[in-house]
Amino acid sequence: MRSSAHITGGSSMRIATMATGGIGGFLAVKLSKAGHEVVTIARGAHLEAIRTNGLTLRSTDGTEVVHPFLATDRTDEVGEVDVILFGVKGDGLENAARACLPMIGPETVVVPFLNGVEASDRLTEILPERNVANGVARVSTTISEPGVITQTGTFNSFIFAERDSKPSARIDALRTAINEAGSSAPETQDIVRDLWSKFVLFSGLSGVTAAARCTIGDIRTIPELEALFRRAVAETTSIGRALGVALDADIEEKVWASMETFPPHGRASTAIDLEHGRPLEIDWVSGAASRLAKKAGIDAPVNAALYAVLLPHKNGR
Ligand SMILES: NC(=O)C1=CN([C@@H]2O[C@H](COP(=O)(O)OP(=O)(O)OC[C@H]3O[C@@H](n4cnc5c(N)ncnc54)[C@H](OP(=O)(O)O)[C@@H]3O)[C@@H](O)[C@H]2O)C=CC1
Ligand SMILES: CC(C)(CO)C(=O)C(=O)O
Repeated sequence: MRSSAHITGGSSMRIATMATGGIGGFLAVKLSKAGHEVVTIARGAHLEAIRTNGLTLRSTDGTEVVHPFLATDRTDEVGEVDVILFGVKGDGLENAARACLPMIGPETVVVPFLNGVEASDRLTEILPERNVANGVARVSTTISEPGVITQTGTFNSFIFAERDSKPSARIDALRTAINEAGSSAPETQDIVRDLWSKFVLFSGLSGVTAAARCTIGDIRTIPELEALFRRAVAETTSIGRALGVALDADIEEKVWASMETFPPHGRASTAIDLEHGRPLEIDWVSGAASRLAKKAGIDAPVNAALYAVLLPHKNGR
């Protein structure tokens, strides 16, 4: 096992997925297939299934199975890696970040893909700032059974950059790896704007589909739900602007237009988690919008109300 890491663009990289759920599992399959040395961090029945049967990705393109270089819950046996693809649910960030420490060398880059706008800052509370990047995922994937990741829809793009959005060799190398693996990692000039652009959409989508137990189709066709969604989106846009984020002038129209690109039966992961009695990421979405509104000195009553009605279900059943 290699113990030091050097990124050379276009060559094989040593990549860990912390952890190997919808996001990490999808990328682990793609990057393993492309010849990278992928270490999948997982636990419980999911880890056992990956060890026994490999990691499976089911999508509209068919089924792909890979046997990762190493599948483990022991990050202290991994050694240093070039990249950590960081995808856990919001409440698990701190524990998972601490578990990353033994895999981090001077040049390792940790790329978070959590929903919300605070993951990168939270990581810097635990990991050295020079090792932390920032990122946003546009994909729809889930662990459908232990060892199996299922992708719904065909869109998949992963936008990431250094925290200050400046170009770097390690980010370029990862972008090349993901693009060559058949996924998509477009360049960005402003990762904070990208994060907030998704957050503006997601605050409406997550809050409304979960609180109203409804689908995207319902938001598109029931005027009262459309109005609620648009008010959440408008509030989050104002919060971002008040905090200095350079959101596009027509972001609200773009967000509404993007609702057409989702299948009508679609819902945010928050609504699906609610239905299954799983913990909700609301502290990092509607809750974050309300919290950041206070910081920005503006009112966000719709996000606050969406957060409040979901709070009793926050810890799942
Ligand atoms: N999946 C998607 O399509 C998208 C997801 N996102 C965001 O990305 C983030 C990750 O989502 P997703 O990948 O779907 O989440 P998942 O719940 O599918 O995967 C997270 C995995 O991490 C495991 N895990 C958490 N902490 C640890 C740990 N310390 N050690 C080992 N394993 C650990 C969990 O295990 P266990 O179940 O045992 O807790 C679970 O298997 C979320 O913020 C989500 O909102 C954003 C865009 C799209
Ligand atoms: C809306 C979607 C699928 C977009 O990537 C998402 O992020 C989620 O539901 O968690």
